Formats: sequence, C-alpha cells, structure tokens
Amino acid sequence: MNSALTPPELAVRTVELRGRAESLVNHLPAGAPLAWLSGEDGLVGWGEAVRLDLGPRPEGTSPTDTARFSDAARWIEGLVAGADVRDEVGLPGTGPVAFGTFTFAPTSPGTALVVPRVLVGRKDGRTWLTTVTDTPGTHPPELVHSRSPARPIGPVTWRDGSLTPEQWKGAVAHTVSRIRDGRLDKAVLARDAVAATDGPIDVRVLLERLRLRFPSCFTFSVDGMVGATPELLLRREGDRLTSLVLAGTRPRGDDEEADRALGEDLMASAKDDREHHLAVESLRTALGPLAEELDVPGTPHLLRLANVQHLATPVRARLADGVSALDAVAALHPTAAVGGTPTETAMRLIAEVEGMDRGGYAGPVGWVDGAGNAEWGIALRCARVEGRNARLYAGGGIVAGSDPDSELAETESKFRVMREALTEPPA
Ligand SMILES: C=C(O[C@@H]1C=C(C(=O)O)C=C[C@H]1O)C(=O)O
Repeated sequence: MNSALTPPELAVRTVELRGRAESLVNHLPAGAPLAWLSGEDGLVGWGEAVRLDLGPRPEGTSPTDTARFSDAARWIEGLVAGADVRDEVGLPGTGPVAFGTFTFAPTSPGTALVVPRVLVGRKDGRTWLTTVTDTPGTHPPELVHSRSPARPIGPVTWRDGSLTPEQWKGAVAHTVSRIRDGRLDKAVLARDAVAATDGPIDVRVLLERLRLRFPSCFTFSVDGMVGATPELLLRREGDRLTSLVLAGTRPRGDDEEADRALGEDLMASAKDDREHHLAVESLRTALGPLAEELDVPGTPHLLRLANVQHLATPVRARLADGVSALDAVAALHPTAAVGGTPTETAMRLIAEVEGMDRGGYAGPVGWVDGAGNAEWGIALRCARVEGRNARLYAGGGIVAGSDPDSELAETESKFRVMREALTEPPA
C-alpha cells in the first residue's frame, strides 16, 4: 500500500492552444510518456506531479477483489477536493487528469495512477494544455523541453515467453476438457513473448506507429504498458456510459474475397456466438445494478481492424446517481472477454495454467478527470516495455468447441500489433 493515500494540494491550469494540428505524440519528451490516443484526438502527458502505486494484495485474496479500484477512487477524490483548478476549456480530459493502469489480478504488482505535470489534449479540433504545480501561478519545469528526435528501434530478437507454443496448446486442451466436464463455460487463456533490442525502446516510436495503423483503437502508454486496444471497457461523459464488447475473432484475409469469407464465417459460427454472448452477458449482469437505462443490441456487428476482425457489441447506459467511472470499472472488470464464465472459476484456472503473471495485461488502462469523465480500455494488443525489452501478451476465449492450433494462430494474429510496432522500418 502506498503511504501517499492523502495526495498533496495541487494547482491545476488548463488553457486553450490554438493552431496546433500536429500529432500529439510530437509533444512528448523521451522518457516515460503517458498517452491515450484515438486517431488525432486524445491526451498525452509527461512529468509526474503525483503518483499512487498500489501494491499486490496478499496471496489468497479472492481473484475478484476490487480494493485496488476503491483505493484509487478514494485517492482521486482527495486529489480533486484539494486541488486549486482553473480550467478555461471544460471538456472531458481538461482540469486534473490521472492516467492509470490496473493489474488483471488483485495479487499482481503494477497498479499505478499518475497525474502528469504537463498534459496536452485534443478533442474535435480543440487543443488544450494543462499544467500541474505545487504552487499557484508557477509553471512546472517540465513545460519547456527541447524536442529530442525519436530514437529508432534497433534489430529485435525474440524468445518464447513463459510457455512454449506446445505447452500453451496443452493448457488450451486442458481448459477445453475442464469446460466439457462442466466445471466452467469459458476461460480466456493468454501467452507472452519477449522482444529484446539493442538499446532503450523509445515508446514515442511505438505510439506513433500504433496510432496511425489503428486509428479506431485506443493507443496507450501508462507506466510501461504500451499498446493499441480495440476494446473500450467504458467511456463516461456526465451520466452517460458507453462500452464496446469484443469476443470472437478471425484473421484478415489476403484479398477481399478471402477477407469477406472469414468475416461471414465468424458471423455464422456457433462457437464464436457463444463466446461473444458470454462476454455480453457478463457486462449486462455487472452493469445492470449501476444503470438507470441499459441498451444492449441483440446481435453483434463485425469490427475490422488491420490485423483481425471481431464480433462487436456497443453498449450504452445511463448511470444511476453517485456511480463513478471507477465504481463501474470495478464492477465490470474482468468481463468474460478477458476472464471467463463463471468469473471466479475462470480466474483461478487462468492463474493455474498460464504459467505467467498477466500484470497489467487484460486489466483496465486509461484516465479519469476531476469532473468524473473517463475512458478506460482493456489493456490488450500490448506489451510491458522496460528498457531494451518488451513482453508482449495475447490471448483468446476458450469454449467447449475450441481447437488449440486455431487458438495459437489467433494469439499470433494479436501479437502482430506489437510485433509490427517494434519492427516496422521507419517510413
Ligand atoms: C484476449 C484478447 O482479446 C480478447 C478476446 C477475443 C476473442 O477471444 O475472440 C477478442 C477480443 C478481446 O476481447 C487479446 O487480445 O489478448
């Protein structure tokens, strides 16, 4: 547990910036950038005005324990209550903003919230600058930095993660047999792969490649977790909540005909329909008690990304009075798109058979502002970047009809997001 559960008082200023149309990534200094980008819009931040590190809960804690979310919510409330805020823009993402990464499991280290010293944001053509200092009327030293050019990423070597592909297929087969025995309906199994290069990885290079290649996704960088997720756990604007449930996957085809055939096969597949249905129902069950209105379409649509296609269901809700974004995150995580059904049985199986700690992978990643607006994605298509190494993660939903070879191929399609961000030659 962090000693700083009572945050310091901060002076927060947001002003509009005019005539800035360049990529938000260009504003970032080297180092540990904070980012949440969707096409041209989003937030980037640097410097640390204040941070909260939440350590792992003790072994034996229930896998569905939500203390890390309530601790974070309390800390943010204190921070906002004590802040001196002057915000002349007043949009979601202005004023005080905390970026965060929550671990998938409560017993893993790595949950952190960071309030940057400097933030640049853009939404619908409006750009703003927020600075955070300890004394009103001052500028943080991080405001002015010389723009260092992005450092190219050198040649990358790869090694297996915690399990070899054969071992991982064994874990899938074991999971299928548990599902057929009737012990659970679905579990999402993931694997890792490790990249090493010749010098510190400049996260700005990854961010720019990911943002351009996946404009409909959320490209993120928070405390070492870097990726481009298509899955929005929730967006909160006022009392409106939106979410996008994804489950059910095919690769993209090599030509238009093959691509269409793969999409049609996905839309007609009973196995994928079941996987998707379980993910949607887990969201409905979790959100129901928090919502005044809940709109869940009956059938999914096809979402095409550069590397894969998914079954997708967009959900809308109006939140009941007093329900915060982090209350909703705590209730929703983990959906059956990344955990399984029943949740607790699936979480225990995942811990038993994956042979790795997921850390922030498949956990919530995103930001929340002082007015309670927020965007939290599920940290997928991502890696933990540390120095010259990156540990990539990818998984897939296992149900009674799953085949280990196809599941392995699906994880390879999902790894491509970060593999190509690491190895794409400069344009
Ligand atoms: C688990 C991942 O993705 C999730 C699992 C999916 C599936 O099983 O079809 C699809 C989208 C995501 O909800 C991942 O990308 O690692």
